[in-house]
Amino acid sequence: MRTAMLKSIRSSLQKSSSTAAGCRSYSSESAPERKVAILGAAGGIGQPLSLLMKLNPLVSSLSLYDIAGTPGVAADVSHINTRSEVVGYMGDENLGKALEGADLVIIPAGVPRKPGMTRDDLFNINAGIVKGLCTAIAKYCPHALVNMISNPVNSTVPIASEVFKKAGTYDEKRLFGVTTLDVVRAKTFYAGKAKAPVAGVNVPVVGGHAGITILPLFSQATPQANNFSDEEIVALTKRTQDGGTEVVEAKAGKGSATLSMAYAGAIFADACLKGLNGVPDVVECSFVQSNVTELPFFASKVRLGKNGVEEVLGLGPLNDYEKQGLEALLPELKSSIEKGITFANKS
Ligand SMILES: NC(=O)c1ccc[n+]([C@@H]2O[C@H](COP(=O)([O-])OP(=O)(O)OC[C@H]3O[C@@H](n4cnc5c(N)ncnc54)[C@H](O)[C@@H]3O)[C@@H](O)[C@H]2O)c1
Ligand SMILES: O=C(O)C[C@H](O)C(=O)O
Repeated sequence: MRTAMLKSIRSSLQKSSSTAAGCRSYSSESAPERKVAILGAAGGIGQPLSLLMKLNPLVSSLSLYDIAGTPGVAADVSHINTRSEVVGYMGDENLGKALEGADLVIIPAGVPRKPGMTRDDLFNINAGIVKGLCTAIAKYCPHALVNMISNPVNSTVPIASEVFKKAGTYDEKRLFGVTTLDVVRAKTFYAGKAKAPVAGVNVPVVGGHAGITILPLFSQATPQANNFSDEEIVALTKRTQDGGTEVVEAKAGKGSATLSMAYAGAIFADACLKGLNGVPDVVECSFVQSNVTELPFFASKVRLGKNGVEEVLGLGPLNDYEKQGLEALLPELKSSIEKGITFANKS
């Protein structure tokens, strides 16, 4: 039973790594060597994300870093009989070794919300953590793709960009705010309401990753459910925007989304690895440097390739409700971006 389950998980990951239109598919042996580092690997997201990345056949080396607890997580995950070699690193003095040679760095390090808090309330602690980790990335693996999970994403991505600029290593194609969980939620809630099989549902989510800055574009959802009333679309939008808070409240002080986030983080990391490996037509939503609006960073669909971002795709046609949502989110997103930039440059 255990073997059958493992086989099925591995085969679905293997299938998902060769899904893009008629593209090349790799066996774990022929896929290029790829080192993935997870910073914050012993945390609520870090642990299940480490598990999911250990199951990914595109990873040859998995580097697990945290300020505490990584030896146990690494020992545990390393016993799984999949392709990657796993090494755990603990403490600042080992961060360089954890990062050296990394193709992809995933950052879920930092504190999560408690009920009553906004993501911005995490800024004071997480901004410093992210700044320190990005300084090390600039030094030890300046060409790695960076997947930023730590909140507030609307500010931590600009912080990372400024740190990299100061170090002279910034490449806008390589820095991503992970907003995949918003897409995962929008798909789940939409499919549930439409009574459509969720596997075939797609919903772009644009903007940022906090409250009203999360803007799901249900007018572009596929398959299109024509029978939703305006009220139902408003409710679906609000549930997607408040999805994080729904989990924070249900966990009642014990943190925020970890399992669904690990899933979303693994999906996005897998897409980045496929892009690096030259798989065509890999498109995911992400918060990246952008010209789509007047703001310097914005989440939209992004085509991934061998250098990271290959193309930032436009918003497509928006209906009036979505246009209003876009206008409403810009001031908040602008101020979160500026807060990150100011922080990174003042200290
Ligand atoms: N982008 C998203 O969609 C999304 C979704 C969920 C959570 N998050 C965010 O992810 C972050 C982590 O959430 P969590 O639930 O895993 O929290 P957690 O407290 O369970 O884990 C965080 C881990 O980070 C580690 N850490 C702290 N400082 C570090 C440093 N300097 N270097 C390396 N590791 C360090 C901690 O030791 C801990 O193991 C939070 O900021 C949370 O808000 C983002
Ligand atoms: O809501 C949070 O604080 C965590 C995360 O950003 C989420 O969307 O679940």
